[in-house]
Amino acid sequence: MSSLPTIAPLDQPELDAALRRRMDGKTKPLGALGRLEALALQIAQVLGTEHPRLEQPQMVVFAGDHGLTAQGVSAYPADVTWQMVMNFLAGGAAVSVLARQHGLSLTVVDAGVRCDFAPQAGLLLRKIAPGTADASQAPAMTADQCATAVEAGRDVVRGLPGNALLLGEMGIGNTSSAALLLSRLAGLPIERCTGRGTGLDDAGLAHKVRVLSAVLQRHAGAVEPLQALAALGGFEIAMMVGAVLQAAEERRVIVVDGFIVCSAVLVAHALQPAVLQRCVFAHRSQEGGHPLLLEHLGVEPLLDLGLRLGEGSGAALAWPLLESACRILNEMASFESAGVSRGAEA
Ligand SMILES: Cc1cc2ncn([C@H]3O[C@H](COP(=O)(O)O)[C@@H](O)[C@H]3O)c2cc1C
Ligand SMILES: O=C(O)c1cccnc1
Repeated sequence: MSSLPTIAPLDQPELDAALRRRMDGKTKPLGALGRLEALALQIAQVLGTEHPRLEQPQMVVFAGDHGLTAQGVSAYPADVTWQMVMNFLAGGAAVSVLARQHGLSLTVVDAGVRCDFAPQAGLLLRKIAPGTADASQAPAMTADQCATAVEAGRDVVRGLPGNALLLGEMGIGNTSSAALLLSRLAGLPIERCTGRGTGLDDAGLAHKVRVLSAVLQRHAGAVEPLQALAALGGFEIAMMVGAVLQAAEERRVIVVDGFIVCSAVLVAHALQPAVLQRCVFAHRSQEGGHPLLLEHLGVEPLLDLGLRLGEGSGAALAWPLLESACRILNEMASFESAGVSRGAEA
């Protein structure tokens, strides 16, 4: 098993200064393109060029089942996980539609779904086990399984073309894992981290909080990021941790979807803080803990559309903003080239 990569902070002051000059020289009042300007600069910094071009964007949806669903933490049955994998592959899910619209190549990864899928185009079979153990009874994954999943996530990214990775997930019960990871790694009370997921009512939410509190107590000693990841689980989350680390090492732009993908970034960030510079946060999900998680990381997402779906849907919706940001930097005229007079502020 190879060790985890070390992600060095991006340190390229000359490029940063050149980019700022280029952006400020465009035919607009200073700063008038708001956060699109920061987005353009971030993409250029990740790709290490004044002329960033996003190439062959890859949407990768990691899917896994959760043993904790036996405790009634989701409003939907666990079978929905494999059924939705089929739906992704058939092109009928929200992320399938949005990926098609935006020209994103879509790959689904079986990280640990309770179903033996036939090999087919668009599906990577990387199952570690048919779902995690019930985390209320045992660690969701053994340390070995967890390390294998992280490595498999790295390997998935190694095999992808392009310079942009959009992450999505599918796994009934995985808002529970995300809430548990947030509570443990950010030190926040589980009540504040827990949301309704697929749509629990008040009684269902109260039950979920009770189950998750007990899980945290059972795994009180799992405080290190990888220990917490193994105990609290999600094969799809563990693979996304590996995917984030690998994409960061390769200097791909990483587009982060909602609460669950963000929980993988939380773990990757705890291991290698500089991954954050490579991450674009697509949207603020309606799911209970997501605003807290974004706040913990100190990041501001691009969109706030009241989504609570996952799959990578928010990442796909944010994608055209990244494309626009690059076009602004590459195609917009400067005051000099267009013969437009500068104002006093410049
Ligand atoms: C039909 C359907 C499609 C979905 N697509 C994503 N999710 C989302 O819901 C799940 C998490 O919520 P919880 O923790 O409450 O189970 C994940 O699979 C997530 O991607 C879906 C859920 C359903 C029901
Ligand atoms: O924000 C998410 O990723 C999310 C929210 C609810 C359900 N599934 C996913």
